[in-house]
Amino acid sequence: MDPSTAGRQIPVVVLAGFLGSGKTTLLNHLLRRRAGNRVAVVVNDFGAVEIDAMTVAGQVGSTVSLGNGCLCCAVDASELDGYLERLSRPAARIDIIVIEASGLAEPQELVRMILAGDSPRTVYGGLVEVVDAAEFDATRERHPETDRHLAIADLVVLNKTDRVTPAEHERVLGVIGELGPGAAVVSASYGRIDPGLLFDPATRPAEEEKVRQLSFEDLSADDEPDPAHRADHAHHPHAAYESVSFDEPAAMDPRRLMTFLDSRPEGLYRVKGFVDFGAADPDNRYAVHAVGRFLRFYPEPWPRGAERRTQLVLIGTGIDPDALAKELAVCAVSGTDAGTDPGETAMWGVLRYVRSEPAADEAADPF
Ligand SMILES: Nc1nc2c(ncn2[C@@H]2O[C@H](COP(=O)(O)OP(=O)(O)OP(=O)(O)O)[C@@H](O)[C@H]2O)c(=O)[nH]1
Repeated sequence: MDPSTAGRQIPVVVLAGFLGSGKTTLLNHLLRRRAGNRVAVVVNDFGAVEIDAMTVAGQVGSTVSLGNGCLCCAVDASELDGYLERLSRPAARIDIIVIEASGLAEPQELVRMILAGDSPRTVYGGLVEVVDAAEFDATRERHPETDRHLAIADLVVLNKTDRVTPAEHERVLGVIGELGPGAAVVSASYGRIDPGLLFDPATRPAEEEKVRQLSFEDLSADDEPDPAHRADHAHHPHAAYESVSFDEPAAMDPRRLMTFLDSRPEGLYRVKGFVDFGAADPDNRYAVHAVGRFLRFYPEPWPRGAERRTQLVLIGTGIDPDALAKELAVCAVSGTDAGTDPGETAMWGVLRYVRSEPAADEAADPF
């Protein structure tokens, strides 16, 4: 099951956070731990390696610098679309695109551009806001807009926790929880979050990875702090997130599932998988992709011979896995309502989240 390939859309993650909070450090960590995924990184920073986007898209873990200044100011929606379009061409075989927003960029502007973008091959992958735990109060004071950024983030990475006492760590976590009550929050030092929060392990055969060009990832492979520090941290539960796997042979009631999704709990960062709506739409299965408050369904005809069931994975922080599994179980069509006609309006709530334009099959697209 892989909902990022269901609908064949590449998640575009916006990585934001104030100057020096640790965005590049986190990015380098993700590139080292990318589990075989092909990660395209768009940075908008002075001093980054300028590589022609056409070349980049043929590489693995590459960087496109947008050059001078702030991405959201310098690039209008159509230009960003152009970059995403090139990076998401099938020939580039990229699994995830990360846009590292300049420390001064307004992240919601970037998110708006991605959501407004018309590429059928990409999908919004969430706003990750990196926060410096040690500079938290000072940053809020200097940049009051921090509060607004935290309020719209889908995932907050509280970084540099090695620089604060446990009590201070708790206090900052409390403030973040108040400012952005819907977001999942993970604590980290040196940006070491579990990449599983952002993307799934690649299913591509390891063979392909052997033949590739030197990438940004290779260049950045040595910037980890010293091994003693690393070993020390290997025992720390930096990536405290929880996941719930839900596997249900009975069809899901569309109205009940929408009620669950519309009121999904705080801290639930991702939902992915396939849904069987049974008699409400017997022809299609629905790939579902949710990140933060963003939700989308991708109906596609049931593959021949596929077993009809609902399989979902939910990922978040501060969630109650057992309670979520129970709430989902209640969404299944049970003995009493099985066999009753769901009615023609049953799918309306789901269809609100179906993209209208079909994703073109461009597998033969010459790059
Ligand atoms: N002590 C400590 N230092 C960190 C941590 N994460 C990053 N740093 C250091 O903080 C500095 C800034 O980190 P970057 O990753 O460059 O921060 P950035 O957000 O990309 O900065 P800009 O590109 O200026 O926006 C570097 O010297 C990092 O080594 C951490 O968790 N703990």
